[in-house]
Amino acid sequence: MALSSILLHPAGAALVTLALSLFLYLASARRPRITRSGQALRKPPGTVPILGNGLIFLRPRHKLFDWFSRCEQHFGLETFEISVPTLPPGVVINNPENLDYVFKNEALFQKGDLFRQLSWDLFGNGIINADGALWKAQRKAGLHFLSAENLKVLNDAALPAYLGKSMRQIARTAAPPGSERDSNATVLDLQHVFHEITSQVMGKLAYDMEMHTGDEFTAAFEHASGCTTERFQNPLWFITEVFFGSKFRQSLRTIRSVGGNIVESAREKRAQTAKRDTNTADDEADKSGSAAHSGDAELDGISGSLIYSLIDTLGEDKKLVADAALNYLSAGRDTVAQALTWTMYLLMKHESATAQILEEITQLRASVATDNTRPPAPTFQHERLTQPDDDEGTYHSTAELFTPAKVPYTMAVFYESLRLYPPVPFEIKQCTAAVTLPDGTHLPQGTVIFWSPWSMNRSRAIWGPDAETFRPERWLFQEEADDSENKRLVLKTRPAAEFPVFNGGQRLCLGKKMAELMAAQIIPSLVEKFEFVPGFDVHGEERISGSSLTLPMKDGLPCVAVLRG
Ligand code: HEM
Repeated sequence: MALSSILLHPAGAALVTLALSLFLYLASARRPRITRSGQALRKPPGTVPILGNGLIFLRPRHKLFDWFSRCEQHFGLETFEISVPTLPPGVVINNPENLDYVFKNEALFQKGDLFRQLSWDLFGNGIINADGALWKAQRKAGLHFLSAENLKVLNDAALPAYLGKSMRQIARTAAPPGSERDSNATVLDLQHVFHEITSQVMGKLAYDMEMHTGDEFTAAFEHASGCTTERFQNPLWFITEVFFGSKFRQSLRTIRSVGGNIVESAREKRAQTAKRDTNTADDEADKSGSAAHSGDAELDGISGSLIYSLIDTLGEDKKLVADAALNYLSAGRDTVAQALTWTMYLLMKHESATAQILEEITQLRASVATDNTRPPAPTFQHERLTQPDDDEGTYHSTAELFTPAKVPYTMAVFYESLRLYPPVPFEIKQCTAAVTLPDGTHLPQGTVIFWSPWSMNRSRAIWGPDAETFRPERWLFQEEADDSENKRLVLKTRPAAEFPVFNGGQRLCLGKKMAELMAAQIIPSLVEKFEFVPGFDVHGEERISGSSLTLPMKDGLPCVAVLRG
């Protein structure tokens, strides 16, 4: 009988899994053990002999997160051991002291062979997968791409342009005030809207190319990301993919081909620019085409800066440059779109928070209007929103107005959403040498360390008894202003090891600032202009995440946009 027919039969598949697990179990019996005070670590309730926690890992992803949370409730901050057939021995850490130690000892805790092996087909040698010199080089190129000057152009030109475009599209189908229950009202998917904005921003700034959420490449990338995640959950992935992985393989081919094209096209544009520059040495800013107005010129001036920087740093290896470039899509485009989606979801569930954002905007606009030293910021106009794409000026005012420091309440909402729905919900590192954690847990070389921002962010031991409640105020405090008459709201920061949403240590997320700028501009702009009426039962079951390395909302975020009166 062919192996495929054995695996397709449930009893056959179970038998093969059992045989493989038994083999691995016996092979692992002689390995050095994970201990604390000379004793084996506790294991989660429901751990079974040989298969360990393997069956739990086969559950849908959102159920796996819940399981991590339940384990955290059971063990508190105690480090515990988990085992999954085919994976090296592993521990789960929830204690911020341990995580701080991991963040501060990059050389001891690396991505490692396990992570690299499972995500190799998607990430190759890109920054998410790389350790050592290759990682350092890509980080340097990324720092250049995310420089203060580039972020200013992102804030002042790119975001107003792409957000403006999306807002006009929403406005065209938005219902007039009071008509949201009309059965003809157009239902839109806000996740799609955010993904479109971040695709365009990243496409232009990072790669100097048009990128849209509905294109073939994006669909391929999403599929491949889902399949890569499943590898982390399914110990038999290398067998099942032989039979069921044809779409995955096709997606990877599409991704590689687009990656190659990005590099090729960047090289060609550079060559053309160099030629043009020698002919007309006077126009340094006009690198990739004509610019109609100053915002466009600024944008054109930095577009493609990631890919150019990667080519400069990594040299001629086209595959390596393409891998490095595409890692930024998962890191930068998807995370931000998802974070904004969960934020709007929580705002739909908590109307009082939406009202407070509106109040913050009103006060901000009033303070600008009474400040005689500066011209009043123009307000949005409905007529402009519903006109065709003439984005000149309409949104530029918000770029200056809606910055993280000026909208602390909005940022608190964003941070509270990141806490409850971290876009990277699950992390893995592997020990390069035997090591003892601050809580005394001894880990042999090769041990896998798991931590789940999802469960740590919901830990009562870290966040108090209301850890599972949406409460943006936990992020705010009143700071005395210079004249001591006024107090202003300021956002609290938390140590990375307590709030590991952006990772920490030397591998702290490079795009944190970019994400914050985007949130500070996008959330108030949308909330000020539209009311979003949920196209789902807000009091019903919680929305869940789809299968991915990050945290997309399954089936998107359906809603009806209503113009505010
Ligand atoms: C809300 C949005 C974001 C969140 C929650 C987030 C979170 C994270 C996390 C958890 C990591 C560590 C992942 C790992 O262990 O491999 C990471 C790494 C990284 N992020 Fe972000 N990120 C966000 C936005 C961005 C943006 C906008 C960019 C850039 C365009 C970006 C670029 C990167 C890069 C390059 C790394 C790898 C850093 C390194 O390994 O040295 N991220 N991010």
